[in-house]
Amino acid sequence: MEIVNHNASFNEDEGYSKIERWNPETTEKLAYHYKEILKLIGEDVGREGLLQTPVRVAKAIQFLTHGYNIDPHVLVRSAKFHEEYKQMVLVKDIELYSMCEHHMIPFYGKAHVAYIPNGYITGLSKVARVVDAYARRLQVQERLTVQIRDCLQETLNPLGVAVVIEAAHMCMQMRGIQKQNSVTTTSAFTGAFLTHNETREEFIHLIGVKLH
Ligand SMILES: Nc1nc2c(ncn2[C@@H]2O[C@H](COP(=O)(O)OP(=O)(O)OP(=O)(O)O)[C@@H](O)[C@H]2O)c(=O)[nH]1
Ligand SMILES: [Zn+2]
Repeated sequence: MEIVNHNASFNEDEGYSKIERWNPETTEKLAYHYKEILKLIGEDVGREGLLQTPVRVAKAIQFLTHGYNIDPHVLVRSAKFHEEYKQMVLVKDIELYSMCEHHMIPFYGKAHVAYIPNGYITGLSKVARVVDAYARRLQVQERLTVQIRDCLQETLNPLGVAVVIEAAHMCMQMRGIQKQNSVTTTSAFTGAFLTHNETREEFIHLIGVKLH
């Protein structure tokens, strides 16, 4: 079959391209293994509907984990601007899709990210791109939360960063304990969000999440 490669060499500066990203060699190797998996679960890999499935899944998994090819620090620094604004900047309800590293099953929800600039701001879309860059990897929600916080703290050196993630884990919904309505909330703070209760309360009030 013909494999069209939209973006064979991943470029960190363009790491946030919307194009579905996969490379031909990896696709071929993954497809081989997915075909074996289909056989192991008892499927007929020769039937019409499944003929292209190993290749499709191989491409899909590369998209779902393309965050490994993005350096979020580079992303933020690519749109870092000097600005004297010193109030909270909040980007809330950033939808996220990730996969738990234990079962490789999706978890999905929302991230709320705030920071208080200290001479520098970043492009608002970069905040959402940082969330995506870390979410599109095998993750646990706790590490995802802390990585987003640390990236913004390290690149912008703001007076504080706050991250809250609310997510539903399909490994708890579809299998295992099968709790369809459970939502997990995680949070991570630095600077003024840790030292000033009022600042943290303002953030929590603005995002409308119950943390306590
Ligand atoms: N802390 C944390 N745990 C997670 C996350 N995603 C999945 N898990 C949990 O990872 C744990 C793995 O536990 P194991 O006992 O090794 O796996 P398991 O036998 O499949 O567990 P069950 O899901 O309880 O059936 C489970 O309790 C999952 O609910 C996450 O983002 N953070
Ligand atoms: Zn899981």
